[in-house]
Amino acid sequence: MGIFVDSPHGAPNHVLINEYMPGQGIMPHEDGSAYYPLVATVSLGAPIVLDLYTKRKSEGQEGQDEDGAEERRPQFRILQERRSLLVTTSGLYTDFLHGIAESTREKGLGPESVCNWDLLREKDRYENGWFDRATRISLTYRDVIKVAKVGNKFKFLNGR
Ligand SMILES: O=C(O)CCC(=O)C(=O)O
Ligand SMILES: [Fe+2]
Repeated sequence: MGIFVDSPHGAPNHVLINEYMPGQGIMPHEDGSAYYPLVATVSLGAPIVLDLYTKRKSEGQEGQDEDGAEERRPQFRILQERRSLLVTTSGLYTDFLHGIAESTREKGLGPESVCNWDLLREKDRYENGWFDRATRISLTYRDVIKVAKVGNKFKFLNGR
């Protein structure tokens, strides 16, 4: 697809595999400056909703939120279907936090609340406004900007 052509290595050099059982999620966070600001996420197995929150002024580089970002209402909700690809870049990467709620059921789904509603392939599965979570696996492809040289790694190991 060539989406990484402008990234430092011209391709992803890192893939993270996460598994979410029903009830599991990930706290709102940002992925930070160690990566080129482009993430390609493949979802497998089951759909899940990704919540996007605007960053507060108090939220620094780390994206840690002392007063509980998970309590806030998300600015955008993206329904990630199984076998879908989500590309996150630019302002959405740098100015928003993303997270997945620790719930067993996704609720309140519809064209008003889900920003990619018109792009869904299995819309009939969500038309009633909810679905129960099932095990979902995600593959997140990124370009790590600074990759340690092997020589430096050996130096570090010898120094211990
Ligand atoms: O599984 C996902 O879709 C998101 C994972 C994530 O945000 C991360 O690993 O930084
Ligand atoms: Fe993330």
